[in-house]
Amino acid sequence: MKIAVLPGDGIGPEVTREALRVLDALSLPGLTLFEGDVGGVAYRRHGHPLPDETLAMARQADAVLFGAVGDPSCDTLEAHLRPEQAVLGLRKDLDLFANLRPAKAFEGLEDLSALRPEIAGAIDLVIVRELTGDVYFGEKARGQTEDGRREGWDRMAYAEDEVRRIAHTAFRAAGTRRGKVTSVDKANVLETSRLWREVVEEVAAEYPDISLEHMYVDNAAMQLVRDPGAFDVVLTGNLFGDILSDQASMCVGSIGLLASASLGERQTEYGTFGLYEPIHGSAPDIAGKGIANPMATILSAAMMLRHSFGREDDAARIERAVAAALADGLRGGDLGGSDNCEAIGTAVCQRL
Ligand SMILES: NC(=O)c1ccc[n+]([C@@H]2O[C@H](COP(=O)([O-])OP(=O)(O)OC[C@H]3O[C@@H](n4cnc5c(N)ncnc54)[C@H](O)[C@@H]3O)[C@@H](O)[C@H]2O)c1
Ligand SMILES: CC(C)[C@H](C(=O)O)[C@@H](O)C(=O)O
Ligand SMILES: [Mg+2]
Repeated sequence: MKIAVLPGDGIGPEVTREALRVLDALSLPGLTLFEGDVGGVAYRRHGHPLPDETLAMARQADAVLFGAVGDPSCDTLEAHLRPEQAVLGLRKDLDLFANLRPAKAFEGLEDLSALRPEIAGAIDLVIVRELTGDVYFGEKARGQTEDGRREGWDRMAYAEDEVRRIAHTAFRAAGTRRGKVTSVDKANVLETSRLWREVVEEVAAEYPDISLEHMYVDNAAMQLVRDPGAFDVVLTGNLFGDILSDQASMCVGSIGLLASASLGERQTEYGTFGLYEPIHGSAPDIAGKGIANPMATILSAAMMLRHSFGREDDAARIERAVAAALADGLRGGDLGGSDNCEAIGTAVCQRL
């Protein structure tokens, strides 16, 4: 079982280190780790945010554990050299079109949600976000209007097969959960969304036991804070899924808690190849202080064991240990506490 570990920038290396300590504490047989550079750190060392050797390492691995990329000192670089290109490039190159972002209430944490406790306590949803299309990967450019004003554009598009495969992911996920898919789009304005809706309807016909509702993204943003417990599987495109998942994290309690799995169709001898990362970024404002919450990355490692290595029991062990640490009052700065990154990692290891 080969894992490519790509810690990246800012708090990426800090949170990844704790996830690796947790994996180490499980003493899994046959685990081999390779470490590679991505992001701003890779740009400085190799002149590119996603060096060829890192990409080759990811391709040869059975799973990728990713920290975060992003560095304010790189914000003025040409677009293709920005650290963020590393994660976008990996997702595209490895065809990881299905991004699962579960958001579930933790017992004892309801008071720390941005929502009222009785509303927050009911959260149990998963955002199924399309990850390799949409406005993220459409043609983009800068230019000038005829009368000399600067202009920038990004083409938003989905082809039917891209919508179909992510819709299947969502309906299959709903089949293992509460049987409800909410497809989120902006079909009242966008042609891309009108095609999205059409194709989702076609796929839905193959899943008669799953209920489907469509919701405009602005309404979904509102419903997500009004009554998040009403959502089961949220199926949406790349851009809307990015935004709604950060929002969902604060409904649970903090962005430092939400994990993600990015999956494609490739099977290895152990499971589905995937990339696992917290939904948060490199958090430059707290980087280097050792105070980041590593739970999102630890929970991403649990998702890796589940999806890429078929080790459901070990995945559940990690998830229970994180929940137990929170129930016992462990709190990073993101949750108003003062437990540091390493202390949280240790607390999780002790509860495995
Ligand atoms: N997948 C990724 O690698 C990824 C994801 C999001 C943002 N980014 C990049 O990260 C950089 C910073 O972006 P941003 O500030 O908009 O988002 P961010 O998620 O990095 O941080 C947002 C806020 O949340 C806090 N935060 C985030 N994770 C935390 C954690 N684990 N523990 C405690 N607090 C945490 C940060 O301190 C900050 O105040 C940018 O360069 C952005 O492009 C990368
Ligand atoms: C860093 C950025 C490209 C990325 C995204 O927008 O997908 C991030 O925000 C995320 O949520 O993983
Ligand atoms: Mg994001």
